[in-house]
Amino acid sequence: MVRLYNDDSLNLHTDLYQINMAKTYWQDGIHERKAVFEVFFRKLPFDNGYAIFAGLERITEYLRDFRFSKEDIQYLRNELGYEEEFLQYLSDLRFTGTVRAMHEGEIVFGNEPMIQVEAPLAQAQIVETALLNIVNFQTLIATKASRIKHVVGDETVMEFGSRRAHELDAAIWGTRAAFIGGFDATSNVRAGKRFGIPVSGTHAHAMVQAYRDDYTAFKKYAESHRDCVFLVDTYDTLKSGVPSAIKVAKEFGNKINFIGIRLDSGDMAFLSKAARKMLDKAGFPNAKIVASSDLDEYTILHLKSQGAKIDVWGVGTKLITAYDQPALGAVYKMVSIEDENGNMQDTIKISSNAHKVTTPGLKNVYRIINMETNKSEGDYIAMRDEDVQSQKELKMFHPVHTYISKVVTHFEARNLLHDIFVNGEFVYKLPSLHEIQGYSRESLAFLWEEYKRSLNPHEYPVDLSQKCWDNKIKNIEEVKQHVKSLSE
Ligand SMILES: Nc1ncnc2c1ncn2[C@@H]1O[C@H](COP(=O)(O)OP(=O)(O)OP(=O)(O)O)[C@@H](O)[C@H]1O
Ligand SMILES: O=P(O)(O)OC[C@H]1O[C@H](OP(=O)(O)OP(=O)(O)O)[C@H](O)[C@@H]1O
Ligand SMILES: O=C(O)c1cccnc1
Repeated sequence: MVRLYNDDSLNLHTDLYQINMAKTYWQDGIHERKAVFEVFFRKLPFDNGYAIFAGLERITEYLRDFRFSKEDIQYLRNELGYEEEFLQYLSDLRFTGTVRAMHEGEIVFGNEPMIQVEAPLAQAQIVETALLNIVNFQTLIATKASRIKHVVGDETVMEFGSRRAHELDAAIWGTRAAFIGGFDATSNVRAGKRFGIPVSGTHAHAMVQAYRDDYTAFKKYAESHRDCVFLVDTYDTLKSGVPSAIKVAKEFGNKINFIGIRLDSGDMAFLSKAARKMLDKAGFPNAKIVASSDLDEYTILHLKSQGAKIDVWGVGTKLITAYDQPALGAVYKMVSIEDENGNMQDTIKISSNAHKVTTPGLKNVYRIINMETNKSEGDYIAMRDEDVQSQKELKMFHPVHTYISKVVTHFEARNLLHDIFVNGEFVYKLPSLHEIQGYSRESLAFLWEEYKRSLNPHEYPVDLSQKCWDNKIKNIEEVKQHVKSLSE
C-alpha cells in the first residue's frame, strides 16, 4: 500500500530551534561537551498532592532508535537548507548519553528531577522536545487516573476514552498511562493487544436502536455472547431497560453469564438504587451496575455520597483529555555543562519568582522513609557526592521558606533515580505494565492519607540538602556578579 505519510522516524519530532542550536554548537565545536539536563515540573496537576511518573518506556524506545533517516536528512537538506557537513554529522548521530530516571509509576512531586539526561550537548538538546512531549502527557493522564482510582477504591474502573482522545496516539498511550494510574481495564482493543491491558466492554445505544426495542436487542446479544452487560437507558431505564434485561437474563439462565446492566444517563444515584432493588428482587443480587457518562473523580464522589449502587465505573472524556487541566508543565533545564578544560560547571536559570529558580549541579533525589511508621517524611535532593543514608540525623527544610524545618532520624533514604542508559548503552530492565501498576500502588502506600485526598491535600516536602541549598545560593550570587560586571 502506498502511504500518504511516510512516518519513518521520530528524530524530526523536535522543535526546529533544537536543531538550530545543535548547529551552532557543532559549528563552534562544543557539540560534544557533556551537558546535564533535568526534567521536572513545578506545579502538581489538578491541585493533586502527588503525580505519577509515566512515559519512561516510550522514551527508552525513542532513544534507542535515535537516528536521522535518509528521508529526514533529505528533508533537512532540501526544505530547510542545512549544509552538507552538518547533515553528515546528523546522519551519523546516535544517542551516546547517560540517562537516569525514576521507575515508571513512581510517585513524583514538584521541583524534583524525574529524568536526568547527561549527554553531548547537541544530542541532549535535540531530544528535549520528544522527552517532554511523552512525559508531560503520560504523567498527566496517569495522575488523573490515580485521582479517579483513589475515589473509586476497590471497585472496578474502566477506561472508555478513545473516541474523545486527542487522536490515535493519545488514546493508546493515554490508556497505558491510565492503567499505570490504577485503572483496571480498557475498551480499546489495540491497547489490549499492544500492552496486555485487560479489555472489556458492553454495547452501545446503536444496537438497541438497530433492533428497535430493548428486549429484542438484549435477546440478540445474549444469543451471540456468553458475557452480557445490557445498556438499559436507551428509551426508559426503569420501565423498559431494566425489566427487559431481567427478562432476558431469566430466559437464558445458565446459557449466558449475566454480568449486569449499564446506566449512561439520568440521575444515576436514583436510577442505580431503583435498578438494584429490581435486580435483587428478580433474583440477581450479584448482577453488577455499570455507570458511565461524563464521569470524573468529582461526580463519582458525589454519586457515592448519595449512596448510588454502582459497582463498575466507565470513565472516558474527562480522563483521557485531562479535561480540567489539559497540560502538565514539565520542563527540561540545564543544570551543568562541561567547560573548555573538561570540568563540569554548574549552571542556573534565574527568575524573579523564587519558585522558578532552578537548582544547579549534579544531584540525587531520595525518598526519606521513616523506619518506624514506614511512611515517607518527604523527598530530599542532595548533591551527588553526599552520603545521605549514613547520616544519623537529617535536617529537612523548605527550599524557599527555610525556617520550616524538621529533623528526621531512623530513616531509609531511597534513591529514586536509576541508570537507564550509560554512555549510550541501554542498561535498564523494563518492567511489565502490570509490574509498573503494582509498583505505583506500592509507592503510594508510603504516603500519608493527607497527601492523597483529591481536595486540598497537604503539601508534600521536597527539600534540598544544606550543601545543595548553599550551592544554589552560591550560583545565584555568581550570576548576579557576572551580570553586574557586564553592565559596568
Ligand atoms: N445523582 C447525580 N449526582 C451528580 N451528578 C450526576 C448524578 N447523576 C448523573 N450525574 C452526572 O450529571 C451529568 C448529567 O449529564 P446531562 O444532563 O448532560 O445528561 P445525561 O443525563 O447523561 O443524558 P444524555 O446523555 O442523554 O444527555 C453527567 O456528568 C452525569 O455523570
Ligand atoms: O462519557 P465518557 O466518560 O466520555 O464515557 C464514554 C461515553 O462514550 C459513550 O457514549 P457515546 O454517546 O459516544 O455513545 P453511546 O452511548 O451511544 O455508546 C458511552 O456511552 C459513554 O457515555
Ligand atoms: O463498552 C462500553 O460500554 C463503552 C466503550 C466505549 C465507550 N463507552 C462505553
